[in-house]
Amino acid sequence: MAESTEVRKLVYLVTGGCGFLGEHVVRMLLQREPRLSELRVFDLHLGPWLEELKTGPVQVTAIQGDVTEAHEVAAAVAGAHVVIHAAGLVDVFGRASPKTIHEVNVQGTKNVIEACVQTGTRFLVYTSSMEVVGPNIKGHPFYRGNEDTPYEAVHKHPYPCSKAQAERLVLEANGREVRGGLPLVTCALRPTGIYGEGHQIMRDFYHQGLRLGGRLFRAIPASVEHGRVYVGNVAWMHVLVARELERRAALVGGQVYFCYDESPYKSYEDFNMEFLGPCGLRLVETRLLAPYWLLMLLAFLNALLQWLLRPLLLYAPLLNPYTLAMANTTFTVSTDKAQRHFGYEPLFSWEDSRTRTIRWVRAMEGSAQ
Ligand SMILES: NC(=O)c1ccc[n+]([C@@H]2O[C@H](COP(=O)([O-])OP(=O)(O)OC[C@H]3O[C@@H](n4cnc5c(N)ncnc54)[C@H](O)[C@@H]3O)[C@@H](O)[C@H]2O)c1
Ligand SMILES: CC(C)CCC[C@@H](C)[C@H]1CC[C@H]2[C@@H]3[C@H](O)C=C4C[C@@H](O)CC[C@]4(C)[C@H]3CC[C@]12C
Repeated sequence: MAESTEVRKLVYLVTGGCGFLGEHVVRMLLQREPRLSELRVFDLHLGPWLEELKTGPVQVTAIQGDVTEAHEVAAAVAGAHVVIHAAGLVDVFGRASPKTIHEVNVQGTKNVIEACVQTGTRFLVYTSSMEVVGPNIKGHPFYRGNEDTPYEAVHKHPYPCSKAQAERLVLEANGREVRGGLPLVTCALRPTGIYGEGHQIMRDFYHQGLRLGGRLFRAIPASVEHGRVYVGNVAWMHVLVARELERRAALVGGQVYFCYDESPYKSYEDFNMEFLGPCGLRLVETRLLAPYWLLMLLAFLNALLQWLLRPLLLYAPLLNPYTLAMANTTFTVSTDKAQRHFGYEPLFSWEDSRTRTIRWVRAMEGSAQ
């Protein structure tokens, strides 16, 4: 818990605070931000776990609200010193319409920026995504690149398009005058694929493996590297950069940072097996059974079925042409920008991150062990 010697005077707002990443940010702030007096957790759907946080020294205020509603956002932001904007519609499976994705991710972010300007909140951290950069639609590899690596960022899919637009809005807002006359200081963090306790897609793969008799079938060549980062370290980066936005405004304001830690470079599936393997699943090599052209065909078939069935039901499997392209394109980062700019070091080693994630998978109902 936070040291009690520091004066508690800061009010933080976390949008999307009940999501996978948001919950970790909320818990991390309570543990590691000693100057916190009030923590506002804003989300469309509030989690029951918030109740247990209300007994500590920090006032935890749960706000059920929608980022697309400007007045709700303004009311939540008023009086906050720092906003961590992690709310977003994370959808690469075609569950939501492009319009809804745009409304939540772009209009929602505009609302957050305008609320900061109108109410006088000076510090804004935006949870962006690696997808603002890539993989691009041409499938170009991004091999251990950093924030300055040239890459042709071309987006078509609604989700990366929305994240790219929202990130640009946040960065352009850096320096805008907020109520009271002081400048707004903003930055954006770009996680790669986040994993850890609460990761829904890991849960889906685990249950799929159980249904298939403890097996998962390799679909992607092991040579394709996919960047992953532990949720606790992503949360820690948010807490640290939020703290440093005031002290190092000139350096950090208007900047983007990839989120990174010591997680190894591996293919998406091999990486998942780091956790699912010790929980009783095995990855079966199927290069002969499932060549890439077949996967592509299945992915397009899924997309066609989704379109045909849309009037009747929502068909949104994990495999579609976009997710296949993502999984099949090398995208990994290698950078120390966050360390140089605001002293970030991962809080959790790879061993810790792995152990914590395995413990969480094991605790899931119906463990294969
Ligand atoms: N999961 C990843 O691998 C990953 C990687 C890079 C970036 N991100 C970004 O991190 C952020 C959090 O992602 P996550 O994985 O925790 O997703 P998540 O879906 O678990 O969390 C998002 C939260 O936002 C809330 N939300 C959605 N629409 C809202 C609205 N209209 N108003 C208020 N709240 C709303 C949801 O209820 C949810 O609690 C997102 O902005 C996402 O783009 C995620
Ligand atoms: C070919 C199939 C068998 C495997 C499909 C895997 C697929 C569902 C995975 C692969 C890569 C994953 C994305 C990646 O980790 C990064 C992000 C960025 C983030 O902003 C949102 C989540 C997302 C898109 C992951 C979603 C699941 C993906 C596509």
